[in-house]
Amino acid sequence: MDTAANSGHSTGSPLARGRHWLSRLSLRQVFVLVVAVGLLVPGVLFTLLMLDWRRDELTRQFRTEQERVLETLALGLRQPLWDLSLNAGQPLVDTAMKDPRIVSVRVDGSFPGEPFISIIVPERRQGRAMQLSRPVHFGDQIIGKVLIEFDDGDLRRRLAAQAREYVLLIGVELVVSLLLILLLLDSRFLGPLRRLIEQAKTLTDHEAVAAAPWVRDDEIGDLGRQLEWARSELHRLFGELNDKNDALELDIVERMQTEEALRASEAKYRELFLSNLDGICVTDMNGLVLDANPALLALLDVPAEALVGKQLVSFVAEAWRNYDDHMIQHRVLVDGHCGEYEIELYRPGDGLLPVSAKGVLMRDVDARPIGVWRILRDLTERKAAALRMELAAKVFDNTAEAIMVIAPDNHIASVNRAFTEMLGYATDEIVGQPSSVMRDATIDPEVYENINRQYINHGAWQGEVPFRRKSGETFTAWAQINVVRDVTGRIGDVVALIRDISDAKQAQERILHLARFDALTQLPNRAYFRELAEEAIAEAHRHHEHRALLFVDLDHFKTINDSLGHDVGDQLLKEVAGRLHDALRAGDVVGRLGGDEFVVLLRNLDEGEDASYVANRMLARLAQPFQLNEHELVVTPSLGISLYPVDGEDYDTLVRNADAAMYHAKENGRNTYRFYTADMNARALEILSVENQLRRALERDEFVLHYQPQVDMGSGRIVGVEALIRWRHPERGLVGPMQFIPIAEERGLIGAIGQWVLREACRQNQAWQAEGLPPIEVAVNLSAMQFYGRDLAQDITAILAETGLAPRWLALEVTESVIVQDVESTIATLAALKGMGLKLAIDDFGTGYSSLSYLKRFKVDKLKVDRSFVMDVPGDADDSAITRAIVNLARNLGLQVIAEGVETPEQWSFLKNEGCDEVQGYLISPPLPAEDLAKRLARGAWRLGSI
Ligand SMILES: Nc1nc2c(ncn2[C@@H]2O[C@H](COP(=O)(O)O[C@H]3[C@@H](O)[C@H](n4cnc5c(=O)[nH]c(N)nc54)O[C@@H]3COP(=O)(O)O)[C@@H](O)[C@H]2O)c(=O)[nH]1
Repeated sequence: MDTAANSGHSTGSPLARGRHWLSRLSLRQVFVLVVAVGLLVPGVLFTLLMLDWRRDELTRQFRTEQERVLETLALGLRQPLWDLSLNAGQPLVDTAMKDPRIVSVRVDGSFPGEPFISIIVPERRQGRAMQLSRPVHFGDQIIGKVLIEFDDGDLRRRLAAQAREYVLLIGVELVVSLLLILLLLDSRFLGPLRRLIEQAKTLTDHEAVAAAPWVRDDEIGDLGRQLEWARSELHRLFGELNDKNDALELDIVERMQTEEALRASEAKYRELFLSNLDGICVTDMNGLVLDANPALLALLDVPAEALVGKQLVSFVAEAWRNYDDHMIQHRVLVDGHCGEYEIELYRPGDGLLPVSAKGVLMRDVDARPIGVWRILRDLTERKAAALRMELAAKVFDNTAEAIMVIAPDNHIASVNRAFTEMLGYATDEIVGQPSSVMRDATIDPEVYENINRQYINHGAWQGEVPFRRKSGETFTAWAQINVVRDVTGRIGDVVALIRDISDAKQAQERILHLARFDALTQLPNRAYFRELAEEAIAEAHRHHEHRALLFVDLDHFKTINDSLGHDVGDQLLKEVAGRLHDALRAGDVVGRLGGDEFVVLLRNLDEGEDASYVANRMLARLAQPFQLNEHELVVTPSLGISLYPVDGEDYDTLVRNADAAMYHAKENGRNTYRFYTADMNARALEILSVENQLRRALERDEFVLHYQPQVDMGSGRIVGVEALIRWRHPERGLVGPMQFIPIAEERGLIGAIGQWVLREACRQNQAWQAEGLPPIEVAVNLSAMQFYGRDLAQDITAILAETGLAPRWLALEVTESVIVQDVESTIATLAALKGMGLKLAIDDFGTGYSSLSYLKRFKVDKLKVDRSFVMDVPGDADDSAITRAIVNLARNLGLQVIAEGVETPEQWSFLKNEGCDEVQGYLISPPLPAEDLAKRLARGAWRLGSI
């Protein structure tokens, strides 16, 4: 708009533009402009008039001076011109030329031709030139003429200087006048005007203070006073207005707050109505439903239109309608409300719904009844909960587990029947008692306090608790304790489920015992012994002590087990376990690894060698015969000893090394002990390797029998041979029986090998006979395992039948140590074998177990004097005496006697003299392969003459 207006003005007439320009000037600018114009116009006019006057005056003065110069020359030149004296005229003219306004002077005579004098200075022409001339009279005669050319440049300059002076004068006057006028204007008019403006501005300013009073009596002073009056009036009015405004604002705010509170309250109640979990409806005084909340619609499972506008009574079950009506009519309408009462609502399509009902009378502002609030709460869940509570109470009372509720003050709040039965208290005896009443007084109270801390800190705890019954009897219970907290997390009751686990504990202990102890011997089993041993090793490690681990294996136990049955074997193991245990000091432990293997851990050894005392004690204890039912058994052990820490620092190493040492003991004749040495493991590995190879040797037919002749000392005839096994090892060549028979015995392989030997010996003997060689006995060595193992008689019968050898050509050699293992059983076996017609010999006779008392009962044919006695006869008196005694014994018992290991003629002679029947030894022949032996046989009688 302004822009348009401005542009309109700028494009209007100059007058309009001027007016507009003027309208935009301030009052001061207008005053300045008016005063300036008012002073300038007369000043300019005055200056122009003055200049005009001065020009006329100066021009006039210039003409006068021209006339005078011209006159002066015309007069001065009369004579010279008359005289034509240039010298006289020239100075006059030169003098005139000194006036700078004269450009030229020309003096003409009355004679023709050249001027009498002519002087011209052209450069003096700067303005307008004026030429004046005058005739020169000499008397009345004109004798010449003077012509002067004047320049008005000087006149003009003087006029211009005069004009500048006027302009300057007027300018100064104008400025001074303006300043004076402005000063006056400002002090008398503009200043007060500004004050009036400032005063006017304060009219609407409520905070403004009263202006200084106007002292002048002119119009401005009046205006100022009027303005001050108006200001104070306005101020007063504004004050009143503000007060009213404030009051109004307060009123509006209060009203808005009230309205807001009303709206919030209404929304709240509406929200309460809508979100209430209870069903709520509003009915008029006739029971017509005016409004219903979603909970009620959900309760009845109907849409709003099915309920609103309908009689609420139509949803009340028939049976409850009168009652409901009674409550509304006689309670709600009379008292204004009623307490909760139960009715049943009809739920379309879904039967009846138990609800609690409540009614509140609604009134209008004049307290006139206008309707009834109905509040209906679903009781389905509450009834179910009540049912559950009832059930829980029954469970609580009838459950087999004892339950105790402890109140926060640590007193027993309630117990169930099982509890009273378990603890022996009647309910009223125990309820109210402190929970500590059931503590076992022998238990450190800290145990119970710790349990209390556990369940309080963690909310629950379960575990074993020692309790005391009313009778004083203590028992172990399994308690599951749970802390019940209220919603704030505060500890409420503590519920404890208590189960008497005394029986289970005993069972557990039994199970633990079974898990730890060998059922047969009641010694720690392999696993538990390891535990104990590892503890003992750790303890030794801590205290820098020694320990010894003994590996005990019974010699030939398998034989006993197989021959006499497992019952006897079991009894023997029990007895052995007892004896081993008795041989130990307190703190030492013996365990059973399995079978006939026992391990012993010795503590508190001053030095490793101390273990040998225990080993010897064990050997001595076990050396005593065992009387098991009708059997008297002799069992020897082989013991291996490893020492902590020198032979191993952990249990497995110690056991492995003791085992290796035990094998070494077996290899060294059994019934002894060996300390572990580093090379034993290599030996153990070798044994393992031999065992594996032995298993394959039978399949690969790697065994062979050599036969050593047995010569009758009287005739020199070979009357028999001893079959001695060799192993044609694919790598080691021919391996002697001592290299593998003990291992075969130990590892249970001797049965199969022995069978093979028996069969092969019988077959070969039968073959020799079939070749027509003189018939001889073949003697076969029997191991204990063969002797006590399977039915030996039956096996031999089968072999004899198979090979066709007559029983009388087969002799069996059994060592003393074998037959004394179980005397009764041996007697029976020997009798059976004897009955078959076989020959029987006791090998190695005299080496230790000579049970002379039983010898008569043994049905043997021959005693074989051990090589250890023979080798030193006749030189050694003792051996000679023993040999002699054995020969005599045999003779007295009616038995034959054969001496083995005869290597020298002296031995031969001694034995011959003593009456020995037969001999066997390198003197006659080493064991020979079957074909070599056949050749010997073929050669007939032994040539004794050379001996
Ligand atoms: N259960 C089985 N045991 C067997 C069987 N074959 C052999 N053996 C037993 O092995 C032991 C060693 O036998 P071997 O190395 O064959 O030694 C026998 C003879 O070679 C040796 N002998 C014989 N005469 C002499 C002699 O003059 N000097 C001397 N230094 N040694 C000699 O004696 C061994 C025979 O002894 P024995 O049996 O006591 O008569 C040996 O104990 C065999 O019993 C087998 O098949 N089953």
